[in-house]
Amino acid sequence: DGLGDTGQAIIHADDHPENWMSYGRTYTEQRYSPLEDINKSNVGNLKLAWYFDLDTNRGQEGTPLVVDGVMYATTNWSKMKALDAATGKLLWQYDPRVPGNIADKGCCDTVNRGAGYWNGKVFFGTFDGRLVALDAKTGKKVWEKNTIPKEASLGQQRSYTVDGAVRVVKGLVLIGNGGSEFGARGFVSAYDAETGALKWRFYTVPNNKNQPDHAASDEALMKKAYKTWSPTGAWTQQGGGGTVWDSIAYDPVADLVYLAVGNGSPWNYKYRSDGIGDNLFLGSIVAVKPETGEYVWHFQETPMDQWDYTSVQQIMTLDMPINGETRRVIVHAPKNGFFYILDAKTGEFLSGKNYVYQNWAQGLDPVTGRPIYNPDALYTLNGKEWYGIPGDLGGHNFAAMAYSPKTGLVYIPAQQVPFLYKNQVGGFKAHPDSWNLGLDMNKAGLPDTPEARTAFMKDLKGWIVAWDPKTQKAAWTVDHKGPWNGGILATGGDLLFQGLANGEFHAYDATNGADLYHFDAQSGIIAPPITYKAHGKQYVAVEVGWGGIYPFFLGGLARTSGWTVNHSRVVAFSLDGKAELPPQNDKGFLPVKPPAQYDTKVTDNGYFLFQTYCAACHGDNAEGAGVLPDLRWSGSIRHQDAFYNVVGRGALTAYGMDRFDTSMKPDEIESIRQFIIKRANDTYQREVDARKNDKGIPENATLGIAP
Ligand SMILES: O=C(O)c1cc(C(=O)O)c2c(n1)C(=O)C(=O)c1cc(C(=O)O)[nH]c1-2
Ligand SMILES: [Ca+2]
Repeated sequence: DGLGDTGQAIIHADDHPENWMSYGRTYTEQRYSPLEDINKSNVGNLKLAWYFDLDTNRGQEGTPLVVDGVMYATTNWSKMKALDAATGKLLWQYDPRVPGNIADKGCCDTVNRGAGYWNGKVFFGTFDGRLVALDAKTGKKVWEKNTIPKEASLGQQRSYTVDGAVRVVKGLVLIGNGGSEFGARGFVSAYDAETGALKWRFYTVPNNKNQPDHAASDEALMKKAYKTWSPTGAWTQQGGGGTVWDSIAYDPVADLVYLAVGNGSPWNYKYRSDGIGDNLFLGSIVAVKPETGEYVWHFQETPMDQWDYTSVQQIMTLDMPINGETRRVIVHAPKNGFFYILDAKTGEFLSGKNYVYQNWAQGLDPVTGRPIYNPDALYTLNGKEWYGIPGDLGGHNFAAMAYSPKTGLVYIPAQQVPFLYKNQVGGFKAHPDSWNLGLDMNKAGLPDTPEARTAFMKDLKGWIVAWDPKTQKAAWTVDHKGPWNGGILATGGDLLFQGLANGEFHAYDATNGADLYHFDAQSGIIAPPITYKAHGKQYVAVEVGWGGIYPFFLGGLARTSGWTVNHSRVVAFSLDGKAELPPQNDKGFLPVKPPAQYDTKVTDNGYFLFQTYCAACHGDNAEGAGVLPDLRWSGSIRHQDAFYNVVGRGALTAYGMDRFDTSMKPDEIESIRQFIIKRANDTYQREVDARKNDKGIPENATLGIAP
């Protein structure tokens, strides 16, 4: 059937449960392992077996693979580490040398979600758009391809980055990309695993002139998709979006590949498409044939997207009884907050129900599954502000969900992070080198008043929902301190494992959510755990490392689960582990008294420019969240020249800080410095007071929240 030895091994993973050979373990992406040596009765004795410190203290989102006792972990900055899965000893490593100045060409930290394995080779994408194939034994490069063709980037106009995990199906390596916040036209490419030859490419949104791209998508785009877009909207310049930056899945039963398609570019539907049409294939699952990329069916979850409601979240397949017969279904929990059940072969909508609180739709049409919009939510059409729940980070983001066939429950790392949507004033205007959403960036952040902060913090939530797809209801939930927790692993030992934003790694009872174990991993965890065996012993492992878009963009507000200082590493647990983490400095970036003077005439413009160019990485309103340096306490804000050398001339490009002299004039960059000095003065005493406790670590309660 063309699946090859590795494909068969991935499908029949239960025959060799010591391995974890594909992103979601099997093609079903259920993240369920039958291993049960570690189980409900003994998990309380779990111990750290080993740890491996990473050389990138930024967000770690990778799912490591384990094949024949070797762990292949990708890390931030697209690096690959091959470790002895029993000891954590480094066997080899590969650094593709991604240039530092492109960190700001992607929206959400220079993360990487994982590798693919096929026939003795490992494959992974790099943030600058390459696909690399390495010999799994030696780490030597076999081939490398640039996955972003010239015509897709239109010179500098569009921005593509790759951080998703690759999947390998029938000897083809599948890879997508990100960039819809900047201007991108999404596509997925399939490369021959042996030779690196491009086999097919599928664009997810139309060609702006409705011309053929000589790609697998031509017919579907020209016949079905183009007519769902206005021919004159801003998408014709900004690409339209639809990036497939996270999930691509294959179902061997339906023999289809599913592409999980993202949000529109620009976000603003009125500007993007003149407020006309559903804009296919945004916010959709598109099914294609694995060998050719030929279109088979699509299901659109969010027509007229204007909320960054990507449907890129993990696509899972399973067998489920429906009206007395067993059906092969896709279950999906995209950002928009609804849990969808679709027929895996035909895409038929079977049912949908919201798995989190949401305020943008009155529900789904029971026959078509189309959302019934709350008219107030259509802010680009009605011109009003909209406080959306879910917001742009979704009811569920990249943190993978899991399914246990023993309990029949889907475990979703759910969250609530509202977002205030408002149209860009005066029509769509693109800023080079920044997010281009068609939104008012003065409103994309939060005013620093106790009332606003308190109200918003109350709305920030994170939890596990154990979702019963048979009843489309939550069976139970486990509340966390805040959003942005890690993905979930389910095991035959009736356990769930999850790392949390507060740096704790937990084991829960898969039947009722009882908390059975936790370990202090010292830094926030956003990655999903895996389990495997080495020399006959079961291990559970996870990448530790705080980052991704939540702390980058929300800054100080992202301290919802408490203070975390990033120390990135891979940690592995066993029942007889004997390792111990070294003590770490938990204090992080300490407040330093800022210069007393600043020019109040330019700080408003400085705020606008900061929110436009800087906030996405350095935090809303110039407050850091423990990943990148907190600019308020930075030495470089003390002198105009020093600041310009970094921001204008690129003194720190090697560390991921691009130069901005092509997008801003020197006096604009100086107004940003004045604004940061103002913010440092406004918040200095508050931050000092927050540390007046035994540990000297900031407490939530004193971070500008009303008493
Ligand atoms: O539209 C896109 O192209 C795109 C790309 C990415 C990405 O590549 O990581 C994210 C998003 N969107 C996004 O909307 C989002 O919430 C998000 C979170 C993260 C992350 O890794 O923390 N990436 C992305
Ligand atoms: Ca997006």
